[in-house]
Amino acid sequence: MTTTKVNPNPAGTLDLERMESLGSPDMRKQMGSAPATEDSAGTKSPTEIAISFDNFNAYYGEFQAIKNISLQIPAKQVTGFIGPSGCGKTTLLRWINRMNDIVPTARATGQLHLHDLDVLASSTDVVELRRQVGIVFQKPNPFPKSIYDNVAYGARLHLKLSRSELDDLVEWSLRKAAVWSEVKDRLRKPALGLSGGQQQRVCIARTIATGPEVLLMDEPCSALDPISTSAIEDLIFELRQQFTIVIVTHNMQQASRVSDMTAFFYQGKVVEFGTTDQVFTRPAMRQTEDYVTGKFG
Ligand SMILES: Nc1ncnc2c1ncn2[C@@H]1O[C@H](COP(=O)(O)OP(=O)(O)OP(=O)(O)O)[C@@H](O)[C@H]1O
Repeated sequence: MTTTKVNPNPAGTLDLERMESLGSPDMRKQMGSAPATEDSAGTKSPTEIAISFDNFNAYYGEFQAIKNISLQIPAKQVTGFIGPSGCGKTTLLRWINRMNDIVPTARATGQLHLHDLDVLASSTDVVELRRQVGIVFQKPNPFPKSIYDNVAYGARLHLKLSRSELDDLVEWSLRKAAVWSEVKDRLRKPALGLSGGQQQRVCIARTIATGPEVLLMDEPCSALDPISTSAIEDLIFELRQQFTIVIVTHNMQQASRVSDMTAFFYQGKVVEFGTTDQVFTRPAMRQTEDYVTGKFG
């Protein structure tokens, strides 16, 4: 595939070369320090923070689902949210791109930033926020359209692309989502005719086609068989070079396989947050140890 310049974004230019080195163009400012990363020479450098919660609370009506969480999520890494059912993982995830706006009783207090963008501010452009922060759900949810039209959907809405630019973007996205070779000869066929695992990768392609910086994944493999799950896990591993990924999972093996950082939640609080290696092999808190070793949950 040739990487063609495209001029997709009314707010500016966006091209596949830049998407290749992405995040997104606008909202990049360091918010603070996070766990240092080490290069091959062993030199430590501070990690850029992409998403920052400070004294963050979330409610459904009177019920408080998230209790005073402060959490800094590093850029270009995979952060796993783990914890027993109902502890608030999905609620926190869905505040990152304000998906909870569609729940009439949902409200949040405290601070939530994507780089220097105040996510909760009423002035925040939610459509643009959701372009920057894409979400992949538990069950694959392709539109009842062709594979091509699924992936082109967001670009057609937001971007002014020529036909060949759109073709390039669709191919680029499907390649990134590791499903191109399986669908390239049936792009005009319905996405709903694909297997569940292929549908989920097409949904990931649809999400990355609009050039997000962050990918939120809410149990993206829970409806998939082991082979499809393995394909998605491999994909997450690849995508982390380019995207900040936050994944909710109930599968401890999956969390330990795909996540660089892990946050363990319990009853609306973050009990422990650290590198996945530390959380799984040397947890600081007894509750974490009990959960990751399967004693409860
Ligand atoms: N739309 C809603 N209205 C009212 N309460 C809600 C709503 N969504 C979630 N809750 C409640 O908020 C709490 C946190 O739910 P949430 O879905 O965030 O937990 P979770 O850790 O993701 O759970 P699971 O692992 O089962 O998906 C739960 O007590 C849940 O019942």
